[in-house]
Amino acid sequence: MKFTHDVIVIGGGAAGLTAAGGCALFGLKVALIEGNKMGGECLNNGCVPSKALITAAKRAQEAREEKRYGVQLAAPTVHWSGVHKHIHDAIAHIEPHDSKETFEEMGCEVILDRAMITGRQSVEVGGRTLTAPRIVIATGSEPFVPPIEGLDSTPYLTNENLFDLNEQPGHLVIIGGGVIGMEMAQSFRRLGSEVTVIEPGAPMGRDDRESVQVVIDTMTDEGVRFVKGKAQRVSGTAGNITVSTDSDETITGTHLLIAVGRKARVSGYGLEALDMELAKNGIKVDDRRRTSVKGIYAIGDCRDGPRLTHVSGYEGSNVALEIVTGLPTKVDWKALPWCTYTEPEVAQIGMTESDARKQFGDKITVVKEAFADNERAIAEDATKGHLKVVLKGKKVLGASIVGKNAGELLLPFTQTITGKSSTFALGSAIISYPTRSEISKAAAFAAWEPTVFGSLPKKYAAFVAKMRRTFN
Ligand SMILES: Cc1cc2nc3c(=O)[nH]c(=O)nc-3n(C[C@H](O)[C@H](O)[C@H](O)COP(=O)(O)OP(=O)(O)OC[C@H]3O[C@@H](n4cnc5c(N)ncnc54)[C@H](O)[C@@H]3O)c2cc1C
Ligand SMILES: NC(=O)c1ccc[n+]([C@@H]2O[C@H](COP(=O)([O-])OP(=O)(O)OC[C@H]3O[C@@H](n4cnc5c(N)ncnc54)[C@H](O)[C@@H]3O)[C@@H](O)[C@H]2O)c1
Repeated sequence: MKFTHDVIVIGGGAAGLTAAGGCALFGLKVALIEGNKMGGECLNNGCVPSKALITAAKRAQEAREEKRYGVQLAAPTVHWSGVHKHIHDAIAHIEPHDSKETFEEMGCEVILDRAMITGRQSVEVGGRTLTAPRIVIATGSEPFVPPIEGLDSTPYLTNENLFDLNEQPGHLVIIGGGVIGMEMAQSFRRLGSEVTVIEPGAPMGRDDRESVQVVIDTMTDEGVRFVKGKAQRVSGTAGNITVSTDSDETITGTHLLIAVGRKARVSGYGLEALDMELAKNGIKVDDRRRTSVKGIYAIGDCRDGPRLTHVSGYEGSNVALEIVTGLPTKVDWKALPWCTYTEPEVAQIGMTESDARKQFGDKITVVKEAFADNERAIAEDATKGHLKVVLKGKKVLGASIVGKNAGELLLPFTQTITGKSSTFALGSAIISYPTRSEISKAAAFAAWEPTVFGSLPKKYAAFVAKMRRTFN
């Protein structure tokens, strides 16, 4: 069969861009198809706008704090139009990284239209039929909107329209205390909105409980209200919305944000006719990201599994490498990092303490170091939080960090979990003083302390000392 391309990639988000760019840079003939905006969720409705909003909120919070270090700032005045502009300036600034032109320069044929998969090796787009021996599906996900009574007749926001708001909510009610709920709750509160978060379980349920508690306490102190319960019924009109929970609470606010998770995009573009197997929330794939249909891969948010930009990028480059070389590449999640950009941040890599206990019981140990003992943190008066390292013997299974810039401190643990470094190497590394990253050295050293200062080294030191006294 004569193919029009070597690879067809559907979706121009983090996953599709990485896969398409990777294949094109190796000289393959690549068609990259995007039906909406290049850059996908992360650039347009996700990471970039949310982190830009968080930055504006941090500035307001800092100014709101009373005199610190003998320096008094003027109380903040928030202009929503300026916050909105900062969010959209950040998107515009990053847009060229993901643009049609950039990917054409890399060698992709970029087609801005909706794709329809019409066969194992064929895709219809813009009136053309493209064919290739490999197809990569990277169609992403969309906000899951739960079947809450009254929601279809009540105005609500999701991450798809939140960043386009022309006015600042007076009282933002958020259904869902997951990652989006928590990041947005703190930000809007800091910008001056009243905020209520409705969550039936533990906020940020995938993270270490002890670490998340530090954030919940901070947000509660800042005035975010947490309501335990499941949203059951909503009603109202723009500016006056009421939510009732199964815990008999009724909350009335001006705006409603739905943040209860994601739904993989798996319908309306031909998967049904291909009889492609689906999992609970997304396309079913194996470790190599192969779907049940020969020659077709699925990567990023559209398949069942973790949904993060760096995960999409990782899968995109793995699949590109597999297509380019013809050799298998498998995903490996044992050193998967993630971070929630609240203040303080909560960063996790590998196993949490509770995951590790479930798997290894009392064979694990946990070393905990507090930022209260870190001299940079003390000098900066930013001592909130801690680092927990979960170990089996001297091997790191995971690390949880809560504190200022926690996400920046994960890298050494990537190296130790993957075996490229060790707790011994980390514990004996030279680290600039004073830095917050000294905390990872302190934890690694603490793991070795009982061995280093144990009875055998002491006996050896005594022997050396005795020899010196005898023969000097
Ligand atoms: C508010 C929010 C904040 C987030 N913050 C972070 C963060 O800080 N860090 C982090 O790691 N992750 C974050 N995420 C998650 C991250 O945004 C996603 O995991 C990531 O963007 C997924 O990338 P993707 O390429 O798999 O999918 P997407 O980015 O969704 O891309 C899929 C693309 O496919 C296109 N498409 C779909 N169907 C078709 C079709 N038939 N034809 C043509 N094109 C099609 C879509 O238009 C879309 O552009 C956040 C998410 C949200 C919602
Ligand atoms: N910093 C980051 O990396 C970052 C930031 C934002 C989003 N994301 C990604 O975006 C995705 C979606 O985030 P999310 O916050 O929407 O989902 P989530 O899965 O993190 O949290 C959803 C929460 O909603 C709650 N919930 C479900 N039904 C409810 C109901 N009826 N009433 C009240 N609460 C209810 C759940 O208990 C859960 O805690 C995640 O996959 C995440 O990986 C990542």
